[in-house]
Amino acid sequence: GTLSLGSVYAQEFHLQPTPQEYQAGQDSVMVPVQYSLQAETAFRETPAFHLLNTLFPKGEGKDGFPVYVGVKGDKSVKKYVRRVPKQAEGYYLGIEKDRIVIVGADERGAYYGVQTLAQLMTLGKLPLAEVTDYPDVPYRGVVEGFYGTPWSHEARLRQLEFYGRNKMNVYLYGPKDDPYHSTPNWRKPYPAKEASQLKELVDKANENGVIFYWAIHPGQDIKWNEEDRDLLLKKFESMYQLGVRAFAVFFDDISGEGTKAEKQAELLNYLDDHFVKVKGDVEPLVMCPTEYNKSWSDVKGGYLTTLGDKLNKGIQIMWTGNRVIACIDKESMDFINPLLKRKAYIWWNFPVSDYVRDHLLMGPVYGNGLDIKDDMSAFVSNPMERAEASKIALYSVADYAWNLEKYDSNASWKRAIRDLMPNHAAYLETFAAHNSDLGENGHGFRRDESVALQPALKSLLAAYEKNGEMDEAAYKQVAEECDKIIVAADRLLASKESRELIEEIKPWLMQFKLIGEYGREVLKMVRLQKQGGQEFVAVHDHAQALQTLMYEVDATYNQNPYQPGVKSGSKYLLPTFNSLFETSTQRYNKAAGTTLDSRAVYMPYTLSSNVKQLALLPMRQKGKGGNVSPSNEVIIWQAGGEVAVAMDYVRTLESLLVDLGTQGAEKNFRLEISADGVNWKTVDLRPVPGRTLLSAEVSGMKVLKIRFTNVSGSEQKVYFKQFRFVEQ
Ligand SMILES: CCCCCN1[C@H](CC(=O)NC)[C@H](O)[C@H](O)[C@H]1CO
Repeated sequence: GTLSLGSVYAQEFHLQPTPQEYQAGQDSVMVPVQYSLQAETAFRETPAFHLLNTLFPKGEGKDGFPVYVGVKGDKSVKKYVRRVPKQAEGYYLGIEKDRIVIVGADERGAYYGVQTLAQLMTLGKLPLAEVTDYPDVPYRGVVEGFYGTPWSHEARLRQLEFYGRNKMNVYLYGPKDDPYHSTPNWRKPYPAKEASQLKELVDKANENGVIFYWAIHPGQDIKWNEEDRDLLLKKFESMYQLGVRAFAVFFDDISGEGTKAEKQAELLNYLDDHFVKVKGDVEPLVMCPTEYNKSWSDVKGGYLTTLGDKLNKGIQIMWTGNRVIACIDKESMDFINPLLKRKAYIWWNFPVSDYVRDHLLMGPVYGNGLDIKDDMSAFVSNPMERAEASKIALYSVADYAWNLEKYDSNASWKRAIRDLMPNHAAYLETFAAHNSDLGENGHGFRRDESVALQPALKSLLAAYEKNGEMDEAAYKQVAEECDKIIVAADRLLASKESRELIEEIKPWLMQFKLIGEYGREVLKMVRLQKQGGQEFVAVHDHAQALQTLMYEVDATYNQNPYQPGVKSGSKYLLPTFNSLFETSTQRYNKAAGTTLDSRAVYMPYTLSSNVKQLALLPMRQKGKGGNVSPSNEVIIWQAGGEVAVAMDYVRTLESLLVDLGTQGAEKNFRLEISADGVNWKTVDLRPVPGRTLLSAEVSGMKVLKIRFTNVSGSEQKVYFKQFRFVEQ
């Protein structure tokens, strides 16, 4: 019989990604326990069949509920062929009283139809429904292309299942720090263990309808000769033997010979003609150009137009947008597509966080144009090195790339969280809401954070700072949020669900709980300061103890040479609590004549620079010293350009290290120290043998300001790998 679906399903239920067309009546049928397959025999070899076969408790049987499934042209589904969309990977799914029908425009379309059926079956009843669906963007998925610890084998296997469920059809393997993907070992075949793991990934990808691209990153040391060309071909052949049927060549983040467009095009065309076309069962090549974003491109220099003109038409060319880290809009596409003479293959550098490693990017995916579905051949996301945590963003990337016009970033974000931790969704949402911004960074890319609480935080702070007023409504909302934060952190840390995710984000959960507790104490301080009670002191001291614990988490976990530590709630939540802490303590001291320490978070060093790419780099304090957060891009350092660090008051130095990633930098740059900001003393820079590191003899020197200048008289192209000093 037919049962009507309760309204609760109608509201909550949402297919992922959002389908092009979905009509469901109020009627439904019970979920069949067994199905009978009406399909061509060949269908049984496909991923769609293997997935279908897992959906019914009693599997397949001749008396089971009829399921007609196949692709356009199959006899078994001939009757429905007119319903099937013409777009690649499209499908028609019909649920009728006495049958289920799934017809794919192609094999992957049929697979996606089964994925959608799988989602409907979670309703507990099958709505009498029709889904006519297809993807807006042909290639959708993930490029594992970040710096840092590559994903583990297990994490990758889980990712591939996730991509299948979310109708992502591409995974590009290109972890920057895999030595067999990049210099020095790109010429060598993988050792046995890695090879067998890659084979397993390829098989897993095929099961989930995902094209597994293996990417190579040869540009830093490739020689433009037959030997290297043949070595590259041999490497591709060895990957082909492992089952790889899709290949990419990345020329990003390199310098020197390998950056030549003509040579890159020649190599790619050779691979296309002598490998891809010869094999016949390999996907079109994908390449990442050296000029992969507009801010780095020199159109007149002809790099991009050379690729556009010379690269065989079928070869895809990647693009990150107007900058290394940028949202993609119509204007960006209108710039690049004419130059490439094809639709750019978008490599979106989000939620990658390898340049803000102390932050988690758990917020909504927003800012990309909803009007560019016909302008790009692909939309793939470069994720965080934390695989499970990346799934919030990846879920929405899948949603966006499948159906741009219907994409709703906030609704998608909430569904992503529910999908990731169904039994802890509210807690994960509280956490994710306050862990989304990147903090200051060299790319200047920011995200919103604490969106729902921002108005209360702002008005609470404004009222109190301006004239000691108490905005009671805001106070109450912030106090309640602190309680929610503490509970959320505890529930997530103790969660049995999604243990791999919890292990990835544990330090941030610990930090998050401390922030909730700190906020709770600071709110008490504000209340007590206004009442003038003596208890203020005890609460102040507890808040300071929490500051110390927060510093310890930040100084203990996730220590890496780039952005060490654990930042949480860094855009509004913690800064607001710190301002309230400082102001309430200062006011209390004034009224009570006490000298309680009113410093919340301490940053004694200030960076300044007239070198464009350095000016935004954040200063970091680590223990008894500081460093300028390194940048991994090539710095164009103009003659006379300088970078300076000012202290809050005169301090004594122990050591100072500079690393510009090039030999002989000490000849072109000068280091000076000043104890008063007026008189300067040049300090010797000594190269550390065999490295590009320079050490300065500063032990015991009084310093108010440090200055580092390009005195070579000409522009220098260097890296800014380290600028670190330690105090005595
Ligand atoms: C050297 C200047 C920073 C480059 C940063 N890009 C890299 C290259 C890239 O974007 N290729 C398209 C890595 O992929 C990394 O993950 C991502 C963001 O940090």
